[in-house]
Amino acid sequence: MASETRPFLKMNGLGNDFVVWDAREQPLRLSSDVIARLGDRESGIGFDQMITVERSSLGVDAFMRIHNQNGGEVSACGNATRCIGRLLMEEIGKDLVTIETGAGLLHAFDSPGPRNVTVDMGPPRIRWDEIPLAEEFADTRAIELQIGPIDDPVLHTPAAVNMGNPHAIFWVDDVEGYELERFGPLLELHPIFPEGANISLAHVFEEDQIRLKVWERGVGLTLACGTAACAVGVAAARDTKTSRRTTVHLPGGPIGIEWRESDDHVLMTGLTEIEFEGEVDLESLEWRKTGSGDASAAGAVS
Ligand SMILES: N[C@H](CCC[C@H](N)C(=O)O)C(=O)O
Repeated sequence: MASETRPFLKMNGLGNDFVVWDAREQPLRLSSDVIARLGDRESGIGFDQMITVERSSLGVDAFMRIHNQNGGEVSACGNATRCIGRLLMEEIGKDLVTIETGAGLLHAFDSPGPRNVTVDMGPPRIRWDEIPLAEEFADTRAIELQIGPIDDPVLHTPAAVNMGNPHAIFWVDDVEGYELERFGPLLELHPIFPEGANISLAHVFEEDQIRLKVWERGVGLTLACGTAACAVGVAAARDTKTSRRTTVHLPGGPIGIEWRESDDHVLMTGLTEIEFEGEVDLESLEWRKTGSGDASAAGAVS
């Protein structure tokens, strides 16, 4: 059978990187095993998430399907929503587009500065059964966790927020002071989180300035996590650690968060980048670059 070669875009939002397929004309369905092989940074293209842009059944600009590097499908990815929002705004020539996701309809709009995009991520969900948690907690600003081999008390009472996906946030005074790569996987799959959780270490280091490091569900450590930045901005404001407007500093760069008082929506602003264009043989999974991205385009201008 003739093998199928398929074009893709490699993008990132502050280093959180994606392979993006346009499946609006030609549907694409890959097994979780093939997705995981493509996501492998040694033997595949390598990515944190795989994003498939599909026609929206609701008639909005597009549907965005999200798979983590481990092949599991999830409902929300903030950094990817900014990247797809940028692609759609550039393609359609609008400065606001609507993207259907598993977590609902999200609006992406242009922000001052090149490649800077704002997404309205909708309202946070903060009730125990919306996170979800396996048992009832009256106050999700600090839930009690028994986590066996980890003896540091600060790692026992995280805040919990859902931004279309589950987040647990531990307040620390040094995000580099803990081996997140060691206890991230333990907590990601802790029984208190029946759907797993993205695990954050957060440090409010100045007024309305938060440093953040994330172990992502289904991936591991990433350079940035947009929904975690939203979740941390909400959790910090809920706990009166900050106002409703914060800058969240991730290893890959800053994300501006506003948890808007008027409608409870969370606005997230940050950069997007097209790294390169490529194509992959979906039989052999061999791939190659076929075109450049923003950096070389920028070079072309100067
Ligand atoms: N790992 C996340 C999905 C991607 C989130 C992240 N990349 C973002 O920008 O929000 C989860 O399993 O819920």
